[in-house]
Amino acid sequence: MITCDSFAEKTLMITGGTGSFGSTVLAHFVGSNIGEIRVFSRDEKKQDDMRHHLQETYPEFAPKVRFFIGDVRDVQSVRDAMVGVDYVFHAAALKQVPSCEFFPMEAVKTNIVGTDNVLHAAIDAGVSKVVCLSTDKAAYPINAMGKSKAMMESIVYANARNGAGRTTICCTRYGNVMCSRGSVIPLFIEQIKHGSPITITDPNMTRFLMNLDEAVDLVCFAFENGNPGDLFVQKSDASDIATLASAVQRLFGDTGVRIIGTRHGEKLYETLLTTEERARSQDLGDYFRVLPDTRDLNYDGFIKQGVAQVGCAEPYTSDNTRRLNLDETIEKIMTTDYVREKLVDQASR
Ligand SMILES: O=c1ccn([C@@H]2O[C@H](COP(=O)(O)OP(=O)(O)O[C@H]3O[C@H](CO)[C@@H](O)[C@H](O)[C@H]3O)[C@@H](O)[C@H]2O)c(=O)[nH]1
Repeated sequence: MITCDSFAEKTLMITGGTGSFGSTVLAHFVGSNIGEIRVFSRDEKKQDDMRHHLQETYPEFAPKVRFFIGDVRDVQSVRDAMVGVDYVFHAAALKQVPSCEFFPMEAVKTNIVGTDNVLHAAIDAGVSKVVCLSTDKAAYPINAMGKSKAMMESIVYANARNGAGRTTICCTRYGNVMCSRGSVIPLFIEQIKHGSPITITDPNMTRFLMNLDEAVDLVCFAFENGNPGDLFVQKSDASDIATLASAVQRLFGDTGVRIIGTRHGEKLYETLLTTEERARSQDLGDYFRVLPDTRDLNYDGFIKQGVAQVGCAEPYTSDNTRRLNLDETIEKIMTTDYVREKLVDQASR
């Protein structure tokens, strides 16, 4: 449960609120003294499911949650939902790498234009804080999803300047959220359940591994500590795919492995902080804060004074962070409700 007093009697809007992140945020706020949570999303079926789940599971909390059908692409629907909102967690995004690769304009519309819509609406409605969710794929992007998220981050920083003084806008960037919809661990478990070999792209590929609670903690940390234009990253461990696959097999059974090769737009490793960002970051223990570039468009003074050294730091990547071994990877994936529930299901079959 979130105990942060800043939420007392306030209204929080979550864009893309029916996804895994939104559901976890709701669970964190159950029993808190938040005033209202607005779940803003496109899919009425997912909203209906979430509404029923809330009514069954948390009947006392359910009346605090209101559902708004809309689309971040449609600025009027965002504006209508934003009236009276104090804080926004902007999670709505197209985030699957292959689908964005095949339909890049859809990523432009949701991730880039949609973010601009949300931020303008928030500034105009006098929202006091907005935390935007980005991904490691936005750092040195090579695929359409990452490129659209990199542009999203630029839009965040531009709007952070515009909103400064009234609306604090900051950003978080995180790695792979284990067991999020469409991701590899649920896929491996499903393949094992059907007796099929699990499909591995490249055994040496590495990914930062986070669970949903860590993702929510990062956003809450940014909420508590963010100044306009800050970027927050959580220090995370990584696994290579061979170890991740062995961990899932150790828990669910070994049906063999099939190597399928790298998919469209995939990287061997991901970057949470580029060289340039790390050079202007603060180490806050469990987190890094990357400070915004506060210069304006008049570079004269800067050029006369000389340029700060930016190329000397190492980037922070899934290749150079702490690498989990097999037992640690098993322990890590066991922190997810999804894996624990699937193990119970398997045991009862
Ligand atoms: O059949 C498969 C599918 C994936 N992988 C590998 O598993 C890792 C993770 O894959 P996946 O769970 O699909 O995640 P990514 O492609 O890294 O990116 C996902 O994770 C990001 C961070 O959570 C999200 O932003 C993106 O939605 C989502 O595509 C990658 O190295 C893949 O190459 C396999 O080995 N076999």
